[in-house]
Amino acid sequence: MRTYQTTTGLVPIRKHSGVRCVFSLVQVPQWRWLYLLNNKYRVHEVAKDFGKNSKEIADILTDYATAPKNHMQVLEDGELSVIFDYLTQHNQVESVESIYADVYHEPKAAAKPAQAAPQGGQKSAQSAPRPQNNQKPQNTGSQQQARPAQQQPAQKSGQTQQPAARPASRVPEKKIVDTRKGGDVNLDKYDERLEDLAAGKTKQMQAGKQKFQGRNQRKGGFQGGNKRRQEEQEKMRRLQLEIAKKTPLTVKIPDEIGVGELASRMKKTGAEVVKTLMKNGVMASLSDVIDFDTAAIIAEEMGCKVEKEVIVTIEERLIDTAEDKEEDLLPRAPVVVVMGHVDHGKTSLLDYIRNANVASGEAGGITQHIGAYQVQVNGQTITFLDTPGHEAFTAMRARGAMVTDIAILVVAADDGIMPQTVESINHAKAAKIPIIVAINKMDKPEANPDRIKQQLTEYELVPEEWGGDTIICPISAKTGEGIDNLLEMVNLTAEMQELKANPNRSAHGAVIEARLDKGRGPVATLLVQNGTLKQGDVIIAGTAVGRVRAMTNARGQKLTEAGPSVPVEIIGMGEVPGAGDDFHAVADERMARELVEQRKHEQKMAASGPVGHKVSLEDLFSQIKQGEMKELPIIVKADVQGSAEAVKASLEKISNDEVRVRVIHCAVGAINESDVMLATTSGAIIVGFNVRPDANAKDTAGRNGVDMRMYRVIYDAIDEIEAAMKGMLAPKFKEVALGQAEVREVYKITGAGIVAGCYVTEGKVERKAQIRLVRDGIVVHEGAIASLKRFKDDAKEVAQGYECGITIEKYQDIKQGDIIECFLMEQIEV
Ligand SMILES: Nc1nc2c(ncn2[C@@H]2O[C@H](COP(=O)(O)OP(=O)(O)OP(=O)(O)O)[C@@H](O)[C@H]2O)c(=O)[nH]1
Repeated sequence: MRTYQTTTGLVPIRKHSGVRCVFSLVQVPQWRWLYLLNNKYRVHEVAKDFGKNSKEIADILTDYATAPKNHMQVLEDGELSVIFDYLTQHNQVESVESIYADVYHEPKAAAKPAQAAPQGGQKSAQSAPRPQNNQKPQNTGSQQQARPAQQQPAQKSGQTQQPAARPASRVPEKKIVDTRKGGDVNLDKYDERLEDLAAGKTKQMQAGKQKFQGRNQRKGGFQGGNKRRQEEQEKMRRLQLEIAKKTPLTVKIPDEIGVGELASRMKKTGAEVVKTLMKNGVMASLSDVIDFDTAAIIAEEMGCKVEKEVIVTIEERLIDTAEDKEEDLLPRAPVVVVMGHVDHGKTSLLDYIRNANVASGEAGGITQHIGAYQVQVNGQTITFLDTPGHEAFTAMRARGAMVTDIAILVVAADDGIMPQTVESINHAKAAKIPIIVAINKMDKPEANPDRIKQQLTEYELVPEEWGGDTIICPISAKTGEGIDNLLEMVNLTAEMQELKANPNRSAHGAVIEARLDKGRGPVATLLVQNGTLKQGDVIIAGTAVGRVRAMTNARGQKLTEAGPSVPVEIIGMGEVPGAGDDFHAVADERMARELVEQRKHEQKMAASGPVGHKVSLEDLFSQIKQGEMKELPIIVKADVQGSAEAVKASLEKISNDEVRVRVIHCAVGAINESDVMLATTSGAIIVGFNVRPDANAKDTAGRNGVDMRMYRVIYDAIDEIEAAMKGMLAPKFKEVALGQAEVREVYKITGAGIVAGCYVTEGKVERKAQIRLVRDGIVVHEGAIASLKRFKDDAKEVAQGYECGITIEKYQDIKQGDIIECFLMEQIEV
């Protein structure tokens, strides 16, 4: 970089059209400076600025460049440089310092008039410095002589040193700007430009500074603050500890809690809790589970405040079980089931009602079986379950679904009360639903309704005309006679029941039927019991979840909504739900899937775990004591009607003040699955007198934990149940089944008597075991084996899949097809 020494010393170098021009800004007025910037510096202006006349400048140019045409000619950069160089060379100064002193003194003196006459003082401002400027090139020596006297005070005060350093720093730039002597240019604008140039860097610097300061401050602040904060925290901690010591700890206790868990919740050691438990007479170890009441006593004794922990399950969060307000309830159609003995006309009745009540023009009257349908009778709707029989009804009940409001008991007028009629009566009674009796086949000449009415009284169904409250309707499912009256009676009974539901809530109901359709996937018939099911609803049914993609009724009509008591067939479930499963429309599909997973897990656990029992003679007494049992339901099955009645009467007599024995079903024959189902839904015990359960009944009873007791002597049955009710039951022996064999041939051998040629169908037969001879589900003999042979050799035991010869001690009446059950009586440790 080149520097020029001017009359005013070294001045900043400005790049000007590629030529580095150096001149004194002090001597060149501001507006000239701008001229320069704008490239319009004329000869006469230069002359004026340097105190020369135009001729002198023109001469310089003529000598060193090209002769100017006139004084108005605009000078080029090169020409200006020549002029400046020339003038600089011919106006040399001896001491730069003296010039600095002059320069930095002058503005102060000059600034005052400039400030005093900010606007109109342009001329005076310009004229003020001019004499000085004019003097400089002309008489440098005299100026130099005169100056020291002026500059001395400034030098003494040391100010002279300052300007010398200034050119190297950025500060003079600002200073230069400040020394302008006014002018008619827009100075503010110019200031702005200069400041913009500097602003970026200045800002950076300032920001850096601030950051640095900030950091320092923070650092300092942190150090001081940290210590203080730590102290405060420590104080707070101590304070909290003291408060915690004084205020009792609140422990949340659920219905049941492990001793160890309780200890940790109370922030005590396990030993302390066990000790307190012992003091209160409870011997429990850390791994034992105690109930809420015990835990609460212990917790309070150990100085804790107890709160009951309410665990909200997914089910509770997902499923709205809120009770409906009375004002939200609207009447709903009754749901009717048709029951009765085989061939008494249940299906014929259902078909007749369905076909007779199809409104004209409705899809050609073609109905499809979806498990339930609705009919209109005198403007009232009735919903019929399309699967007749008490089996399906009880199976649904066993799964927890109680969907029916009324039972129609069909009894054929030409046949009378039959075993399944009795079962139906008892199943309906157990479900506590009103029974309407339909005496069918009245068109038949041999129809005898009075005989049936008579028989019904034996089952506590006394006809209205005889002073009872049972509605009896003679009908013919063939001719349709009396069916209108029957339906009217259904409506009447429904009216009495005041059946109501709230259609304005999410749907809840039961799965009536479900199957897998090849084309449509899982198809389910749902009966809405409360709320309204809408197309698109997310539903959860048992372990199945899905969205209702489409809904149709029994007439194949598409529906978008189904209110209370409306049966609909839906598609859209992820898997096939079980008949009898509850279904709920829910808002959160993700949570519904979570619940399904949980239910599946629970099912698995239940399947692998021990079978939970409903009611058994063993725990009968404890249940009575806990007040859980006010009534002991019993199902009696016997070999003959006489025995059944006798057992029933004897058992009902043993009721005491605390518990009443009620025989809910009493019939003849082997114990079947239907009996076990009824026992399951009613929490009943099955008493078999000289009868045995069939294979299905055994399985179902095992699965559902139904207690079945078999007796051969009535008094044994009475004694045992009486003892159980008094808590005196102490069974010393328990029957352990070994296996059973089927009698395939019977041989009469001289000397040995009757030999049963058997095939072992289950388990094994042991020589020392006891046996029970069962014929058509009835026990015909109980005793011991006299001999057991494999071919001609005696055998200790014969396993399943082998043949053997069995003789029974002191018993000869063995018949082909009999079953020999083999068992041992094991003593129970009391
Ligand atoms: N004469 C006459 N016959 C009838 C009447 N009702 C039903 N039947 C006949 O009785 C037989 C049995 O009728 P269903 O309707 O199948 O009886 P169900 O009770 O449904 O029989 P299951 O389905 O086997 O339990 C059929 O042959 C019917 O035609 C009736 O009112 N009069």
